[in-house]
Amino acid sequence: MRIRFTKMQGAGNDFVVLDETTQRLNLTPAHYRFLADRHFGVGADQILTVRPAPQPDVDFEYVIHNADGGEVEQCGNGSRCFVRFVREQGLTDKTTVRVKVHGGVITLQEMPDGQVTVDMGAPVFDLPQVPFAAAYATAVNDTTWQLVLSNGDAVKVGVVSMGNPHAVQVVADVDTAPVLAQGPLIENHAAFPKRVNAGFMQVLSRNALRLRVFERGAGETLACGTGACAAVVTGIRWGLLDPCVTVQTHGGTLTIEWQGGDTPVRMIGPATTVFNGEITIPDTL
Ligand SMILES: N[C@H](CCC[C@H](N)C(=O)O)C(=O)O
Repeated sequence: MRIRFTKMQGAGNDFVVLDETTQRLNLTPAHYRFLADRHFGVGADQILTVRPAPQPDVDFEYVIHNADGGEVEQCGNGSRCFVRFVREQGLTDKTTVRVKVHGGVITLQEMPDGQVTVDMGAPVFDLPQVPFAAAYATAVNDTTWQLVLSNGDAVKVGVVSMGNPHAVQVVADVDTAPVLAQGPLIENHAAFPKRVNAGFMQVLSRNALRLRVFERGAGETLACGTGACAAVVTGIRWGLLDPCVTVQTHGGTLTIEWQGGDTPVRMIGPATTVFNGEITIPDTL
């Protein structure tokens, strides 16, 4: 099967974007894994698919698959690339688009300076909706849980869904934090029946933090948009951060704003088209 794609990145989190607005490609998890493969395919953290609006109050549907081939509920950096893609491809001339994702509806706006603002919706702390199985953890207080990892480490995390699940901890220095050791152990911890994205944040001030994320289904990425939202929300709940925070990641800087409660989290950041291409997906995957 020969397919066309666009390679994009948002703060270094990289994507293969597919246009299914006129026809479905009917790809399988193996196909998504091939496209994400950095040696045999194109290479990406996630595969983003654009589909026609499934309901009258949105402009498009946005489908996300991780590099491991699994479909997921939300992708923050990908959403900024989504609006850049649909405008560059002439699929809309709107600068603000509403998009149906598995995790809900999000609103994306391309700004005159090229940055993209995303209304990510409100964070969800209701544990069954994350989902989080509290029986496999110990409550430290009403916003903090202790997880014991299979290597014996005990970590204190905030648990939140941005449409997708996140476990966030504070570390003294992200450069020396055990991201690659603890990341997969947290990702696959029994407390998270759908696995989880593991965030490691270093608080620099009440308005700035550094962040590394070991992503569910992708491993450590250069940036994670929903992870940045989860880290800021967690830091605000823990009394460490003010409502507007600059999040520094290895791949770039995001601005996250949250006024608390059921208010939406607002993310501002870059989106870049790297190249357009074609690739043949082997029939024998
Ligand atoms: N790995 C995530 C999906 C991609 C999220 C990330 N790339 C972002 O920018 O939010 C998950 O399994 O929930």
